[in-house]
Amino acid sequence: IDFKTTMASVEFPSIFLNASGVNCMTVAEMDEMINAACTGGVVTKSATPQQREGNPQPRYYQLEHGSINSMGLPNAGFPYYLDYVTKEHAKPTILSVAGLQMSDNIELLHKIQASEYTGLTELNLSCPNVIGKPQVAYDFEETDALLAEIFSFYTKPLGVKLPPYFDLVHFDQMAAILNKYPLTHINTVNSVGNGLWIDIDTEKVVIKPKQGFGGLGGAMILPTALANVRAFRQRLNPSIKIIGTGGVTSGKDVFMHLLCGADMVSVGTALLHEGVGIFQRLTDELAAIMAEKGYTSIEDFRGKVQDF
Ligand SMILES: CC(C)(C)CCc1c(C(=O)O)[nH]c(=O)[nH]c1=O
Repeated sequence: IDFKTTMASVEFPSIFLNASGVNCMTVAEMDEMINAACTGGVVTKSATPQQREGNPQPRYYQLEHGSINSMGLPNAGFPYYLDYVTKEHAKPTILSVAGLQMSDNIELLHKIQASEYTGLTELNLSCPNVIGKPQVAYDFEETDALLAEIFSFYTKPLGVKLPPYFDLVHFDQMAAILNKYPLTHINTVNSVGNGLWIDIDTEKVVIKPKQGFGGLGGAMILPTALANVRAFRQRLNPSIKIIGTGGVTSGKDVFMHLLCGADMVSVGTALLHEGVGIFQRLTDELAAIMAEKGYTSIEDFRGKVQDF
């Protein structure tokens, strides 16, 4: 079964990637992703201009059906990741960036534009906005203005990482904005924002930052992830590819993301729990499903989920 795919004329040897933030903080982790079986390449942790320690721990907690995190953008800093992706690797890289303020986003993309890097970049639109306003991706005017400024100078392959949306009108509004720009892809979904979990023995929340509020990942967000992949596939120009992220733990989940129209699939929570061996398992499980159904290529069913 041929799982390679092409995005922005970059050939990925497999459809599988890590979700930014997982298994991608250090050179060792990124090399491990690239060297693992059945991976398409690696997505870096979202890079900020300077190195960051991130939030106090515990900042990640495993739940029965997923995870909750408020990491606080710990990362080695933009130069570290730009240096890594600019080097030669056996598989493609996606450089993820996240400004802590709007000017950071512009500055980071100017630096990438001026650099030797020719691969894909992904702008994390869950980045913070001005105080008192929601994350950029939930501020449609701000998103439009930011993308307009970026594409006034940026000519390299660029995609955006999106949080989940929950209102069909928001899908319409966001897709209308994204369709205005020559994006290579969207990556949907980021964690489901501001969940909360409690340890009833101690009667305390389970993570220290933000009074226990954190982004949800893992199996419990799969229905939200599938809806976002399908909604954007239905609305976006075909030229904008989709990396489906969220809730993938098995070949069945991968199959559902692909039925909704995903071009590639990334794994976060389950990768953290299982390690990079998960990609061989997902490949084998997807291949078994395809064989059982008589599919010989992902093109036989990609985006072909049927209405009831
Ligand atoms: C949530 C932000 C800290 C603004 C961005 C980084 C990020 C984090 C994080 O570093 O806390 N966790 C996620 O699940 N998704 C993200 O995009």
